[in-house]
Amino acid sequence: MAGNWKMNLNHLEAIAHVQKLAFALTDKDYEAVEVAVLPPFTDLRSVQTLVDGDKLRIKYGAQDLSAHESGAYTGEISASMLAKFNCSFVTVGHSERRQYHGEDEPLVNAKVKAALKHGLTPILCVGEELAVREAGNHVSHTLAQVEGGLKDVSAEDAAGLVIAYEPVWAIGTGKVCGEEDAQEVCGAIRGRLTELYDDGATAQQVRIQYGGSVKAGNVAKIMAQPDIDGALVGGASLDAEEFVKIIRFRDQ
Ligand SMILES: O=C[C@H](O)COP(=O)(O)O
Repeated sequence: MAGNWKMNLNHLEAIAHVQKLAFALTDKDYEAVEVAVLPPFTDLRSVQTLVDGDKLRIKYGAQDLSAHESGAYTGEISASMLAKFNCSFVTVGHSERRQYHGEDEPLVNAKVKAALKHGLTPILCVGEELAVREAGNHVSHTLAQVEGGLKDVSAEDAAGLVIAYEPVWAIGTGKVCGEEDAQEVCGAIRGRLTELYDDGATAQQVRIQYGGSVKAGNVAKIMAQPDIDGALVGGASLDAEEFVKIIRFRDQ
């Protein structure tokens, strides 16, 4: 269960928020579910200090990274910088990056490879806009994004990946994708991974998340789907109590 804070919570608010999560979560929670937060870059040092100092079992990561190693790329943050902060994860190709920052498949692919090179687990985000779904092309559109993002990524590297299926029309809109519709696409992603790596084991190891208006009230049905292994949670992850309920989806 990963909480993508997007551009919310400054570094002081981040500390308070992670403390609330840490206070609520128990060993039983961590044993059942891997929990991660994805704060803005400016919060990472604070989160790292808190996690290290209190030996918390919460993992953390970034929301984006540069495809470049280092150098004259003003405003960019490299994979090695994130690795130095002990980040575990980094989202790549989030629809908001694709939409507002013109990220295309080659760039997303380069970012996936940069993350892998530095030991970060990419959370590769894919998913269709409303018009694509209405035209009935949501599966092929999403699978093309998966293939583009994973171009020339080895089976060994792919096995450790997380892929987040996030239909764009369900993000931040309150319109959750029906669980069967989400399963249709997540199942197709698993199927395409099997074809790409010609090896059922890789496809089974990849963790597939659903994202888009996930809340405590709908997470259990989503998690009951066979090809959905977790959730990438935006707005609801900003409310610590709600995020804890999502993490405890089995109780909902
Ligand atoms: O990365 C998270 C997704 O964009 C979902 O956001 P949301 O839960 O606010 O709809």
